[in-house]
Amino acid sequence: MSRPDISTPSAYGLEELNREATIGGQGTCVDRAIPQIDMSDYENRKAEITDALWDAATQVGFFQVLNHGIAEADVDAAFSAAWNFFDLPMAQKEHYLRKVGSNAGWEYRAQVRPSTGTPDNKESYQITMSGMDNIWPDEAILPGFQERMCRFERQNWKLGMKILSCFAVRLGFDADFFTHNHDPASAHYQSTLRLIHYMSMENATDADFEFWRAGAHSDFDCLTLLHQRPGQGGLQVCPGKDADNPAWTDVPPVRGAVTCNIGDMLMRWSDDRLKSTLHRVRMPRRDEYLGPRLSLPFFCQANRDAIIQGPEKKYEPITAQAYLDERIRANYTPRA
Ligand SMILES: O=C(O)CCC(=O)C(=O)O
Ligand SMILES: [Fe+2]
Repeated sequence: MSRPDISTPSAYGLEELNREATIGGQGTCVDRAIPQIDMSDYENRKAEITDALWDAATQVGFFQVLNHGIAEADVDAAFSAAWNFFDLPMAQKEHYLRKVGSNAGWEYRAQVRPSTGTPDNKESYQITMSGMDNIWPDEAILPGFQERMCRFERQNWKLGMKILSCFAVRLGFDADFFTHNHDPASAHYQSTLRLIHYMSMENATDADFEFWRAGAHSDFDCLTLLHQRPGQGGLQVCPGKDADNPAWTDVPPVRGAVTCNIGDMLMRWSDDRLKSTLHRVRMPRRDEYLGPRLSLPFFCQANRDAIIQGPEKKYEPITAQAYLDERIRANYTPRA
């Protein structure tokens, strides 16, 4: 893999991308506590949950939720269906290729992060309900896959909307403000469930270990819900408030926990009160588990026609479509 010149970070139109272009190095590592928030009895405990979420999101920008309502059996089933997909022959997966400019379909080592200028060592399949024509594997190829993924997508959406409702109230919006702006019944719906397979490093060369499974970035969305497998670590985060001088913290997968982070869309929408989190997936060390790593993030991305502007109007209004298009372009067009 060659490294394109990434010495011109100011080339991007969005401030978020210019920041991202400067954080591709190894940096330093530091232990930090990861806030854990109990979501049980949500309706009755909403005020208490809101306080905990607000503290975590304004001070750190990432946290784990427990008792979140998605059954472990459904998480396990989604991981095993994801593996069945990645196990298909390459020629079969090519039928489901991501179309240019779209956030749906399969890509293989195609995502080049502005921070690193090199492709992430992964393949992924993105499920964005409004863009799935002709890119679902059919029943004969992967029985039950579509149904399983639609169910998991909706479970994640529900959890995402519960968390976003807490933020909405604190920001001074109606409780269902973000639910309306992520309405799955709309043709403009663009939230995305992503299945990711980071390749096994068992037979890799020393040079391969110099790259990233996922280069440092912040997410494009409002909120990300990330499912990980115990034993398949590598995620590292840097709290939003420390982004100018990144020091990275390992987030080991915890069974039953969903790791959440604030994305740049919500940072804008909150006039920067809620902090988006830089994160990355490092290569395993030689003495760690070297096999394949799967993860399942769900990205709460506001509907294309949503207008993103905070109560204090700190940023010019921008539609969620224009915002996402710019981020997708920056991630899939390698710079010369
Ligand atoms: O795989 C992971 O643990 C993180 C993935 C991620 O950050 C992303 O796809 O945006
Ligand atoms: Fe991410």
